[in-house]
Amino acid sequence: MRYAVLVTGPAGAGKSTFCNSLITHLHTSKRTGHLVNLDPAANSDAFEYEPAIDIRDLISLDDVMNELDYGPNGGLVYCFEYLQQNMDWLEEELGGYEDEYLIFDCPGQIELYTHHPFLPTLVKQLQRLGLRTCATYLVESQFMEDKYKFFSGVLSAMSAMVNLEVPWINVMSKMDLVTTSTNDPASGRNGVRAKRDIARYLEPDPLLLVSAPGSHDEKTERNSKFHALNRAIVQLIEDHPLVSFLPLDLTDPDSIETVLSHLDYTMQYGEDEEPKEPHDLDEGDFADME
Ligand SMILES: Nc1nc2c(ncn2[C@@H]2O[C@H](COP(=O)(O)OP(=O)(O)OP(=O)(O)O)[C@@H](O)[C@H]2O)c(=O)[nH]1
Ligand SMILES: [Mg+2]
Repeated sequence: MRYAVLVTGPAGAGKSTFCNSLITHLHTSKRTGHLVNLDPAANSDAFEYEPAIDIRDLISLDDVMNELDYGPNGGLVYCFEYLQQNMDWLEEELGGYEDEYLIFDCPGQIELYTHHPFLPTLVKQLQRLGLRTCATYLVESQFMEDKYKFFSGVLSAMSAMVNLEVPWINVMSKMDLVTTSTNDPASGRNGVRAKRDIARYLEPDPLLLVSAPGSHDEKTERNSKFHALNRAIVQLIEDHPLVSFLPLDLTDPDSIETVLSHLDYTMQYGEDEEPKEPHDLDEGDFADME
C-alpha cells in the first residue's frame, strides 16, 4: 500500500517547510517518506530533500512562460493541464514506491483548491493507482491576528475540502510565532490574547465575528451590509462546523508527531500489515475506499 499526503494551502502557509519536517520526522521514526514536488515554479533552495518525483522534470514553468508567453498563473494552469495529459509519466514515476508515504508539495495558488478541477482529478488518478490519499490544508497562525482574515482562511479551507473529496486535516501552521500575553492587552488588539483564545480559533467559534471589537463605527449602510454578511457567515459555520485545526509547531517534535498520527489514522496506515494472499489484494480493492 502506498500513501499520498497532499500538502495544500495558500501561498506562504509553510507547505514546503512542513513537507521537509514531516520527512525528517518519518526518518527519525525509522519510516520512509519521499517528497513529490507538484509546484512547477518551485525554487530548488526550498527543498531540504531532493524531490523523488518532480513536476519540473516533466515541464518547466520558465519554458511555458518564455515560449508560450504565459504569465506565472496562466503558466501554472498550463503546466497542470499538461501533467493531466501526461498522467502515464506520473504513474511511471510512482511505480517504484511501496509501503511508503509520498508527500506532495503543492503550489500556493488558492484558485487551485477552490475551483480548478485539477486536484480532484489528480486525487482520482492516485486512488485509481491504489494509493491511499489524504490532504492537509495549512493556514498560518498569523491569520489569527485578524478575525476577518482568519474566517476567510476558514472559508477557503471549507471550499477546498468540499472541492477535494478526500480525508482532510486542517493545520494551523507556524504556531511557534504565536505569543500569548495576558498582561499586555495591546499585543493582541484584534487577535489572540491568551491560550483560551487560541482554542476559539482552532475550533473556529463563529461568534468571534459578531463580537468584533472596534465596532463603534457602525451605523452606515455599508457597515450594516458587512454585519449582515458576517451574520450569514456565522450561520454557515454554525450549520456546517466542518473545519477545525490541528496546531503545528515545528520546533516541537510532539506537535509533528500528533499531525503524523492523525495522518496515519486517517489513512489507516499499517492496518493491513498481516500477510495476505496475493489474490486478496486485487488492484481495485482500495480504489473506492475513503
Ligand atoms: N516561524 C516559522 N516560520 C515558518 C514556518 N514554516 C514556514 N515558515 C516560513 O514561512 C515562509 C514560507 O514558507 P514555505 O514553506 O516556503 O511556504 P509555502 O507554503 O511552501 O509557500 P509557497 O510554496 O510559496 O506557497 C518561509 O520564510 C519559512 O521560513 C514555521 O513553522 N515557523
Ligand atoms: Mg512551497
